[in-house]
Amino acid sequence: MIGRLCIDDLGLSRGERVLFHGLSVDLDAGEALALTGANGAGKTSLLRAIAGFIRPDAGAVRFSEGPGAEIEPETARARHIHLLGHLEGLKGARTAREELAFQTAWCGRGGIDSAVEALGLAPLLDLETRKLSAGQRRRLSLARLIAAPRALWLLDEPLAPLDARWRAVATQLMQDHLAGGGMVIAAVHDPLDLPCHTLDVGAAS
Ligand SMILES: Nc1ncnc2c1ncn2[C@@H]1O[C@H](COP(=O)(O)OP(=O)(O)OP(=O)(O)O)[C@@H](O)[C@H]1O
Repeated sequence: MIGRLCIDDLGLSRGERVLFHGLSVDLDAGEALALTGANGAGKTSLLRAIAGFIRPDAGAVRFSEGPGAEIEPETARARHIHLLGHLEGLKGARTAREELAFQTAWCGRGGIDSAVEALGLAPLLDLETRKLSAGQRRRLSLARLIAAPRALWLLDEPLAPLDARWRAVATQLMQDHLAGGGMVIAAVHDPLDLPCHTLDVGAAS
């Protein structure tokens, strides 16, 4: 399990544009980090770089279980990270039930029932995901975090399409995850209602 994440002197470009350079931050088990910055600052790109989908120009992202116990980045990314992007990657023709079963099988064994209950998905399970509203889709995506536990949650605007009730539920799920020694990094435009560090991605440009 990842117990510490170190982002060390990271530089990232997209196309011709340098998004940021010299970005360093550490995160320990039980801690959350909110990524802030204007549209286009590079928050999504940073999440994708941590997840290993974008190669940085400079610097490194390192994962460890604790002091002196580094985890290979490939192992960390394959087994210990969830990336929840705002496009969500749901197959429109699958039902919510099929999608949840597919995603949890792909991530390893998990507890689908508790996820269905936590995100109020029971009435939606037999609907194709293309028929779900934006908020319902987001709840289905968040369910994967509960159904297949992983230490580091990388969340891109996780609360954006949710109403007040489900924002509170999702915030509580993040707090529970942190209390259990997990870590959360979330790109946000509105402050998270939980104790967290903040990194202004635009300030490193
Ligand atoms: N595949 C790509 N090729 C070239 N440029 C890209 C690519 N993906 C993103 N960009 C550019 O990188 C910059 C940062 O985008 P990113 O999505 O990381 O920003 P963001 O901070 O998450 O923005 P927002 O708040 O609007 O979601 C933008 O200018 C965007 O156009």
